[in-house]
Amino acid sequence: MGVLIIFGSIVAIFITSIYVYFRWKYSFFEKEGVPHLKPKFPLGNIQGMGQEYHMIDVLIQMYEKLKMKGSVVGIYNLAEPIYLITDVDVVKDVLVKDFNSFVNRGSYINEKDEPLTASLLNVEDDRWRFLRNKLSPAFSSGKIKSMYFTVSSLGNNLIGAIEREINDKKSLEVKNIMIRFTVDVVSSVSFGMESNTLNGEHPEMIQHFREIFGIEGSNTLYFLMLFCFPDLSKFLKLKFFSKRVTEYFSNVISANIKSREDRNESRNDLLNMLIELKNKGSIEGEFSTETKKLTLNECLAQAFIFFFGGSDTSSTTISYALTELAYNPDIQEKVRQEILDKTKDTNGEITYEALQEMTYLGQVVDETLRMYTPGFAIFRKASEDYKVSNSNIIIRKGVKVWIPTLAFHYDEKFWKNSTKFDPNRFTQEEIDKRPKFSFFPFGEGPRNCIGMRFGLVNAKYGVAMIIKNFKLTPDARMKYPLKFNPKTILMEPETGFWLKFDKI
Ligand code: HEM
Repeated sequence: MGVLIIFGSIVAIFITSIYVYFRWKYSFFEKEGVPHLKPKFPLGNIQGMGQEYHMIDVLIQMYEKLKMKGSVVGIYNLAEPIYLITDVDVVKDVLVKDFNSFVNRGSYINEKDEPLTASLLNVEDDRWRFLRNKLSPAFSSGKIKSMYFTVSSLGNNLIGAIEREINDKKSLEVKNIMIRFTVDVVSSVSFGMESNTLNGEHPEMIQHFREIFGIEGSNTLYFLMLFCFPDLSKFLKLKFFSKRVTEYFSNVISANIKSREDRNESRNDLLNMLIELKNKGSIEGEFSTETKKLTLNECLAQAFIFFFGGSDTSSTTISYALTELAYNPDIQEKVRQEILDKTKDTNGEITYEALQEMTYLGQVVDETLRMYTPGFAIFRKASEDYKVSNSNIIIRKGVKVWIPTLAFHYDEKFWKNSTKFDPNRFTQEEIDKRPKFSFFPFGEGPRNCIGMRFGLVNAKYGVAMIIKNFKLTPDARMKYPLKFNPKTILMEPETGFWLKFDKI
């Protein structure tokens, strides 16, 4: 009996402490005088996220409810207060003008137990500056042009895989193919592995891809937990990636580094540049005079983040672009005509130069990135108290800031009829009418997406190759407008991407 009372009292004290802790946390914005949404224990303002609603839908709802109340407002992610930006001028201040107060994302990083987490995406302050300086030349226009050879060499595999895999009704789930296309591209340039998944080889690569991105099940809350309580997660030894994924990628990348070093082999790709940084401490075209070398673990983490950051984003963009083109036959035909026109003098080959000249295709990809932004929010953490301009609000040191990119991309203030797919929004004349920071699918400022140009090349090539070879229409399984599947952190429609392919 006595033991039961003691146990009951401990449980009661534990629950009361958690409740008091949340109450205290939930008073943050009230005390700071920041307009905010009233939180509910224990999820704060993210009820339904990952179950009923996708994180994107929740962010858009919050933005729409709060944007009239201030340029910086407050929300609670579980117990954590988060500043939400609702104004384009503050977006610019945080990402560009006052970048030095917001260098870090405050992400989960556990270099000791999970070396792959110590990537450019997660590292902080001087470590980030060092790595960003070292890696930026790897994404110069010249380097991307040489990597284009890998992208275009996979074009025939892409078309071949579609022809083989369409069913008797000529339909196909297109993301399944596009994942394999971008995995083949990115694994080749990032770790020198010819994974050839389009031809059915290395199925384990796709399995790992699906596991990393949690396509197999609900993972939003788990990621939010790591994101919200990085120190507690580290203490509890929670892992961002499973042991299987970590071992697989670490082994593949280190084996390829060793094999190139042993054979003194040099190639025009990202892995080659990482090897140079590991052995010489610098690469051609680098501005920095710092010659500190990268360790093997640092190389593994960067090669992995190029795969992690480059594969799903590009395949998602291509899949949504093709889906919108299937629903918009006139736009599809206009893109096809442009592709035929620009490849007239190259025997139908989509060269790097021809791709650069396809301006309407570029508009289609931009409009896709507006409506279906794979990086649908940008994350930063204040490194000092920061006074928001034209407001009394101080963003407090150590507190996170979320910029809900997709909410800006649907704001009727900048985009009339924002749910309509319309590439004409991206003619130079229309672009000039809008504030610059109303569209930022790759983030902005010194910490924007390092792979932006490479991602755009992949996406444009994938779309061009398919539209040149097939006429697309939506399959009966699709429902428009597309609704995001709440069970994954990725941006996937609930229906998948089922399209019909007619060979031209
Ligand atoms: C359509 C394709 C892509 C999209 C939409 C995209 C989007 C983004 C976004 C929104 C960010 C955060 C930017 C910020 O916080 O301001 C980011 C960061 C990053 N992306 Fe991409 N990305 C794409 C392709 C790629 C590719 C192809 C690579 C590499 C091969 C890549 C590697 C990275 C890395 C390493 C970062 C972290 C940069 C840093 O913290 O310095 N991304 N990306």
